[in-house]
Amino acid sequence: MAASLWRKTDWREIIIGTYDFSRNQKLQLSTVTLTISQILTTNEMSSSFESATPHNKSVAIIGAGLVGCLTALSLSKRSGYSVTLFELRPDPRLESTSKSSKNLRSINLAVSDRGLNALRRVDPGLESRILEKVIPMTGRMIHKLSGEEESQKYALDGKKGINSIDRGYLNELLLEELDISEKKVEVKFGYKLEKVQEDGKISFTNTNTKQQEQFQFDLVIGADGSFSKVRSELQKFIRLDYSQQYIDCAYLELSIPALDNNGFSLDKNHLHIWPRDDFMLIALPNLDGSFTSTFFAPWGLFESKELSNDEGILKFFRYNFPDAVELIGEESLLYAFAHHPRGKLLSLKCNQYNYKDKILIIGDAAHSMVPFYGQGMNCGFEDVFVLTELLDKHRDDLSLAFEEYSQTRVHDLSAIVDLAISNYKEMSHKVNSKLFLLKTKIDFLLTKSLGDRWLPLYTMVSFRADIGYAKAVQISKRQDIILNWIQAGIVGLVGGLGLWNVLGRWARK
Ligand SMILES: NC(=O)C1=CN([C@@H]2O[C@H](COP(=O)(O)OP(=O)(O)OC[C@H]3O[C@@H](n4cnc5c(N)ncnc54)[C@H](OP(=O)(O)O)[C@@H]3O)[C@@H](O)[C@H]2O)C=CC1
Ligand SMILES: Nc1ccccc1C(=O)C[C@H](N)C(=O)O
Repeated sequence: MAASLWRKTDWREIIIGTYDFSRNQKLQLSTVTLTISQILTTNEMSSSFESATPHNKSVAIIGAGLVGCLTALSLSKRSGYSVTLFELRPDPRLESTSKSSKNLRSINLAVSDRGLNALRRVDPGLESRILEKVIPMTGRMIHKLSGEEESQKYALDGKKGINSIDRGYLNELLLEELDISEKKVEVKFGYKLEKVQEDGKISFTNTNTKQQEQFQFDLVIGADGSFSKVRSELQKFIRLDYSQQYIDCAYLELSIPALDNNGFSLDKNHLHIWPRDDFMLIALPNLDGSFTSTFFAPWGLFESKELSNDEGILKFFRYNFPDAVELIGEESLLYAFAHHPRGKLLSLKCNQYNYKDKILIIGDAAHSMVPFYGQGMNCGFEDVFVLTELLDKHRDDLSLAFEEYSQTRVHDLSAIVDLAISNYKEMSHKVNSKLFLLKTKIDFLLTKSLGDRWLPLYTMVSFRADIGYAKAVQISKRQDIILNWIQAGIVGLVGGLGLWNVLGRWARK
């Protein structure tokens, strides 16, 4: 145990206590409230205390997307790190940043427990500020071809939900947080990473001046998305295996406008799905009353003759999604087909994420997943959570923390990347099936009677941040064996009773 002194977030208070290294815990003995003159002296003390800590690191984070911003917030709140965030694009909050350099391929995000848990870990206030800007969705609303609607709840209580938010909007909120955070993070927009060297020297093209610029950092964190430059540089230093797969599905962003006075034209507390087996349409609510809608279909359908002209597109949509076409509007549907890009969907796994204590990849740079489980961002935020826990555990020994991160995180990341692919079949096809609904009902019934000893896979993934993705898959595989037996039993019983009935009627004839 070592005697130490540390400062609380409230800058007038100083806490005197000890640090129990074996339990990695601060033990508080007393709190002293300071006068102004004392503050001046302790400020000096505090800075010399910080600089005396062994970890005084300069960190470059590449990519100011969702994960890069949260990593920057998290590290800047630890003592001993000075953080600079580099981003290729211009500042999305500026008027001059045109819509075209923002994103026309944005599928709404669904923030769930893992994401919220990570936000809370960085700052409980941050979690509540973001929760004010989301719309909870408590289930899927299935829109059948007949026009019928069916609500399928995500949780047993019918209340627990995932939270819809626009990606660009959330990104801007996080950038704002960086601006107002106590220990300011320098954010450099318009910097395209070109090269990372083993010793932390990094080179950029400044996209405004077109000049090359070089910087030196102790640590480089790549949060630069699916096509990460940091990842390709990392491959020069370690034997990083990675595999990637483009799935045969493209997407197109559409929109359902708000009614007058920001009213919603569909139930706002559902994730709406028009499942049509090989293709589907979805819609997620926004605060202003609109819905961001996305059409997913195989590339072959997008490129088919059927969808090659306005007449074909209208015919296809009027047949498959008659109610949705009315809400989207035919004109804006045709505009989207003519002007919005088709998004590719990439699934990517790596087998390790760091080079010593020098380079780390995180978020989509380390694991890109297709969007169907709504876990891409949640998982990226969870990366930040896991990293923070390991930095605490190893008292900011970066080598130890990164090594453990690489060794342990890989299992969970591989599990969620696979789960995300399998959820496409569930959303586009299975939700229509009576057998699937029966299985979901049995799943919920078992939870009701067994409590925490039986948890549906969706619950574990979306609502239980304390259960790792790999563990959730492992548990659900075992539960599935039992579920399949019960389901087969029920189907057999219903079939048997039906047959009994038929035979009875035949005998009475
Ligand atoms: N809803 C959607 O459509 C999308 C959602 N997401 C969500 O966001 C989550 C988190 O993503 P995250 O890991 O933050 O990745 P992101 O792709 O969101 O962010 C990475 C950022 O790094 C920038 N970048 C790329 N290359 C360079 C470079 N050489 N130099 C400097 N900057 C660079 C990217 O710019 P640029 O974008 O120009 O490459 C982007 O702004 C995902 O898991 C997913 O859930 C991510 C992408 C799309
Ligand atoms: N945000 C998304 C974006 C695109 C596709 C799906 C989602 C989901 O969130 C799906 C949700 N988890 C579901 O299983 O119903």
